[in-house]
Amino acid sequence: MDDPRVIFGTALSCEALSCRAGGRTIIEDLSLELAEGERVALMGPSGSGKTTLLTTLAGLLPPASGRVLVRGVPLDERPGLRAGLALVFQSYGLLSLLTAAENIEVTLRAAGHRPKEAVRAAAAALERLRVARFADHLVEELSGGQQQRVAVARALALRPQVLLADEPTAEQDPTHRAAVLDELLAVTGDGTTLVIATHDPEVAGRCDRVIELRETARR
Ligand SMILES: Nc1ncnc2c1ncn2[C@@H]1O[C@H](COP(=O)(O)OP(=O)(O)OP(=O)(O)O)[C@@H](O)[C@H]1O
Repeated sequence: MDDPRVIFGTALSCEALSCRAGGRTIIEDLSLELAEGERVALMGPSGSGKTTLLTTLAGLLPPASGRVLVRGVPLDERPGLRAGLALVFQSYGLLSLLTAAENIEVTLRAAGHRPKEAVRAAAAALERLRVARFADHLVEELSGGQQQRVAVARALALRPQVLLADEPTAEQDPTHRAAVLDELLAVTGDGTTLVIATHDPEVAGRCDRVIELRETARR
């Protein structure tokens, strides 16, 4: 008989991670294991280091000490592993003079997608995030909430193994907040690991686990 258990391996982990910014230690000696398909809420007061941690886990900010591992392989030894990680930036990180669709298409092209496939995937992602009607609008013409949904759509279109999202519902009205959250949570069904930094207890309530960062005495 088949074993009915589903075994989830570790998708992303960090060991004895410390992060510094502005000459101060923000994260100190943090070890974590995030399983495939797991939904994790990252909480903590403003300034506790959520953005710093997500940026480090995404491989965009080198740790002061310790290391980040993708499926057990240190990221600093194989930087190509970053391709499996996507980050939704708190400030969106969109190119304001490109259209919503172009923002996603250029990201997908840079990740190696063929042009037609990039166009198709960008349109599908914008549809899922309810911003399809703004596909041909310049990002600078969109509201903050619309821009945030384009940023989420871009990350989803990459179909990453690990999706790190920094307060991805902060600018959304209740209807769109639910839609964004549903789309983010849905990716875990395919084994994608989801980490959401949030101040919203309802968002955290839909995750499997909450990791709480505390402000510690800083050097
Ligand atoms: N580039 C930087 N230079 C100086 N200080 C920084 C820098 N980046 C972050 N910090 C500081 O690090 C601390 C953690 O910031 P971070 O943005 O990671 O917190 P956060 O938990 O995401 O906050 P919020 O909930 O307000 O988004 C803050 O005190 C912040 O001022």
